[in-house]
Amino acid sequence: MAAPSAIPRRGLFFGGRWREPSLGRRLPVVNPATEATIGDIPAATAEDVELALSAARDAFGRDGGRHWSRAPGAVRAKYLKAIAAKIKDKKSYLALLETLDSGKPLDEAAGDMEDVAACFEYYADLAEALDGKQRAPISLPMENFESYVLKEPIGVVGLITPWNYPLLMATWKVAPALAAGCTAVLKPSELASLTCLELGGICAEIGLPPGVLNIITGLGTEAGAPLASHPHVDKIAFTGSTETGKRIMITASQMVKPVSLELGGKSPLIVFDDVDIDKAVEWAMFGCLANAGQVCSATSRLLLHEKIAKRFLDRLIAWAKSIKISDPLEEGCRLGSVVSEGQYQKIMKFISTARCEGATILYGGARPQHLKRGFFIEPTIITNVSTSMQIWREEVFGPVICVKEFRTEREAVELANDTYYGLAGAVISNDLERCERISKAIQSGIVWINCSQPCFVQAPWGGNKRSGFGRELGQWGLDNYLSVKQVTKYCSDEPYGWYRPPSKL
Ligand SMILES: NC(=O)c1ccc[n+]([C@@H]2O[C@H](COP(=O)([O-])OP(=O)(O)OC[C@H]3O[C@@H](n4cnc5c(N)ncnc54)[C@H](O)[C@@H]3O)[C@@H](O)[C@H]2O)c1
Ligand SMILES: C[N+](C)(C)CC=O
Repeated sequence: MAAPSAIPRRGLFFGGRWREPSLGRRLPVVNPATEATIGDIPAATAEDVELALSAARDAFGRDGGRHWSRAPGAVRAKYLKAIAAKIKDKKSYLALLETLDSGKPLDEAAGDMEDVAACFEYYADLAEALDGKQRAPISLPMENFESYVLKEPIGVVGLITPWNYPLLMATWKVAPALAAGCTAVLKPSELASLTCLELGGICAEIGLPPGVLNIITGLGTEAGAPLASHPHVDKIAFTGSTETGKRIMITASQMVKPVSLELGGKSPLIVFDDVDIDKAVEWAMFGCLANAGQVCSATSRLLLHEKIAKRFLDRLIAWAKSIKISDPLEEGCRLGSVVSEGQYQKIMKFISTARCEGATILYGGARPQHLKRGFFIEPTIITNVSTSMQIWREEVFGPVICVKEFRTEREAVELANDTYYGLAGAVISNDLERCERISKAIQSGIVWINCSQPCFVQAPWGGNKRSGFGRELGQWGLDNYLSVKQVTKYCSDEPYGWYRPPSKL
């Protein structure tokens, strides 16, 4: 599909319609691979948040909730399936927009759109299954009482999402929230909102009841903050940086509002000396170069057994040299641009600080010479790293791998856990018992054995430590948006008998 000369001009989406932002302001959309401005998106402010939330509240309670929040899960499932079908129909177009907006290779964007459709389908099934799980009986030790559990939608939810997988990260929240019967206001990242706005168009096309999903684009401080602090939001689900996550948690605590936080990471990949080196190198590359390393779970700390370190790094460089770095729309591109000039500068600063602190830039570290425009960065491999260096401690969110060697399994685990983050970790070894031991020892929410990064909608996703808390995907993702209510009934004909009845005289 050829790139469109201009992207669609969209408004904010709430109450089932497109609306101009209250202050009439818009933000430019820059294609990071060409640096050209290709359009703009609306910049919502507190006034728009108010209107979007009011639409969401109306939709939640409309007709006593009969059309959405209290409708059978099977009704909501029909809408989710219809959204999935539209995403599939529009897959090529949506992938193209995602690439123009974010700089990710078109093949990756197409894969993301497949995952988006699969996620809506998956939660459609869970919405249907929810009906059968209502009124689950609780076994009690007293026979004159009966108890059961209702699972009810939490209410109106605020969903705030990042730019690295724009539509996919939004879907991980929108699909389960709607499946549960919540209504939602989605605030995608100002750096990549195009496909999320298209989701608004899809909701209108399939006839989703107005106000069930509302989408406001704009800056974090102007649109995200008023959403997070609004008393009419019953829960905030946030994916983004640890710094913003902390702010959201502080705001939410003022109203004892539940939050789930999917934050940053600095994940380790441990490679032992018993492996097929080329196979392991490919996982190391995928682990930190897919999406130009702008992946929360990127295995950006590579721990190599000393016996294979030299051979491994030689092969890693050979593989890195062979990656096609190009305009992300070109066929076969495997490394596109990073998302913005700001992100480009930030990554370059990490690399120069690593150099100043005494690390060695073994490979890469600069703009690829054949690309004069666009925010492209070579795959970068950094060695001679100490555990006090910034490059070891902080999330870079770019195509930058830092490497350390280890001698023993114990040392590998200590290095792996030497981080405030706890999102993911990976181990590659032919000794599966060792892999199992290491899976238990790594302090993170996700561990990969003999691979890095595969992600399935059926399996829980989320971190520990400063990578956040709560789990998305699978049944856990649905539970994020359900409130559990106990209903207990006294079912004896006899009086309870705790107090002595007063005299009837
Ligand atoms: N754990 C995960 O599953 C996961 C997945 C993807 C990305 N991430 C993390 O996301 C980060 C990159 O994304 P980013 O740069 O968009 O993060 P970010 O924190 O800058 O922004 C995330 C979202 O929060 C909004 N925001 C910013 N300030 C806000 C405020 N004060 N109040 C409310 N909302 C505000 C932004 O507009 C955006 O929509 C990385 O740290 C990455 O690891 C985590
Ligand atoms: C969850 N994942 C890996 C798709 C994107 C994280 O940034």
